[in-house]
Amino acid sequence: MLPKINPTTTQAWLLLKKHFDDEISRTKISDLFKKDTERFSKFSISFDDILFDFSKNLITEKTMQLLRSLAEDCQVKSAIDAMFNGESINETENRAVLHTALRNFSGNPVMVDGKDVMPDVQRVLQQMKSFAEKVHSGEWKGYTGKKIKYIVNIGIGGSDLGPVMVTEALKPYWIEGIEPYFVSNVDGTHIAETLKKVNPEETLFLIASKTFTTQETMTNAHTARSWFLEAAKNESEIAKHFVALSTNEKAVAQFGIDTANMFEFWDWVGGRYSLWSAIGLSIVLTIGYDHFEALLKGAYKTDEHFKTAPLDKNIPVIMAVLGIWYINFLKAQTQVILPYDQYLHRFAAYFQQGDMESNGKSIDRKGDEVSYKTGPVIWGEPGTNGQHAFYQLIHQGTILIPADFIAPAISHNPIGDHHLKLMSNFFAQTEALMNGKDEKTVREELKAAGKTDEEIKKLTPFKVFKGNKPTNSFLIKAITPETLGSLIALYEHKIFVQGIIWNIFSFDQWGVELGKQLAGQILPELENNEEVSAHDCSTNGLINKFKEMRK
Ligand SMILES: O=P(O)(O)OC[C@H]1O[C@@H](O)[C@@H](O)[C@@H](O)[C@@H]1O
Repeated sequence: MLPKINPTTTQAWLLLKKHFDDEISRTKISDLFKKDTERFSKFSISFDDILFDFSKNLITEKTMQLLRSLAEDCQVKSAIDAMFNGESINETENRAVLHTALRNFSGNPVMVDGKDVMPDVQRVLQQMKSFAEKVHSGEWKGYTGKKIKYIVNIGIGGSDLGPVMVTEALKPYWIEGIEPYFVSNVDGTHIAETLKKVNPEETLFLIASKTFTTQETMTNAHTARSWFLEAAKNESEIAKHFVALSTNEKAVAQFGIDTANMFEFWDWVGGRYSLWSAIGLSIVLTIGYDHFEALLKGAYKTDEHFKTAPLDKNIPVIMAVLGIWYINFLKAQTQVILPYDQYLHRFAAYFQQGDMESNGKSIDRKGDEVSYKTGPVIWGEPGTNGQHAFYQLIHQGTILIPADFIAPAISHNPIGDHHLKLMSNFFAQTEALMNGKDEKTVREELKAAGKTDEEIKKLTPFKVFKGNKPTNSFLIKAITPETLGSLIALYEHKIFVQGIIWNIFSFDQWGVELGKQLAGQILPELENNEEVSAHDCSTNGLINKFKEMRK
């Protein structure tokens, strides 16, 4: 059981409020650097090949002490133990939360309801490994005897975003002769455009769905099946081209996939935490099992760090409490993730689900409405593209946007001075966001540029940057399977800690159900020509106009 503590009733919360009002509201990050030349070493942590620098935050040592007290008051440590020990911490679904068991290399058992889950985890990993080897060697053949070239993962949400993000991030590790594709949207365009790029003889479809009931995935899977059978003619050939990644054996069999071709996972793996499970088969097929294992090992290292590091040296805990500091005490409503690595272009999109589906909640663990802000809006794009798009608002807008900057020291594509140029932007942005540019400097620059006094007066306000914008920097030696695994797990655990402190359940997602339910009711109304009148007049009006437009 998780603690059920309203964070606003803790001593630390009250002290943090007072600390913000009395001290921090008048503090500038740049002044803190001037006062303390040791600030970087105090507020940065090296963890294997990852350097986490959180010194450019609006924090003092006192802030960090109080934030640590908040984590203590909210019993974060015992919550971490409860998760790793397989307690049913996903109370509204009565399930354990054990994505950490999927990457547990300790050799120790992980018990769920009195049973060690590790033998099952290892069995499925072994199954993924030998299957991938057969596909890569050509031992696994399509119905005309050809080797598999195209992998099409059909899944949505957690059964799509992780594999997409990871395969993109690890493109330099792709196995030659394999091309992965991902179909998620029920919009027919997604599957239609994908099927144009592949052929039935050389394509393996992975039907990825924890529940195996998700409308989008089942619809796309049936379309893929029909497309395949048009060419292969014989249903007995399906076994060579369709496999299932699921927890629902019965539904897999009903779909017509031999359960021998099913890669199992379990209800204690949350969809948005499932890339480490059988849902990662598209990753294994794309980069090979050894690289997938390195990804798991990277995550395991983070798990060990998270379990054992004291709270004030614990990176996910620090990431979490900094987020809480901005959201609950400085009124931030969003968090931007900015990878300076083109291969990480889906990283922010991945954590939109990871974070927002986990912590976008307003009912606390007692079942009462919360009186404070919870999960922020997560977004982001790779640098430097974002700089030429939305950084304007981060620098000079009216809302506070804490930013995570992520970059590799070594590029997989060391062409000319591209990487140094990229990195000069990475370093420049966090500096600029912190320091800003004051009026005096702006005036001097304008004067040096030969502007008249009149022009200087007119232009100055627009060119001032207030600065004092908080950032974290993650400098990573290189984006490898292992460092990526570690990085993803850092963010996963950050989300967990925030959920604990906010006293919400981070591992259910009831908020996705209503739309599904209503769409289920509306679908039959779209299938006939009758005028619709059962809804509000906007929904009726839209549906009726839709029908009219299609006549
Ligand atoms: O993997 P399946 O069961 O198809 O679910 C796919 C996705 O469905 C959504 O409604 C959410 O609940 C996600 O958390 C989940 O990842």
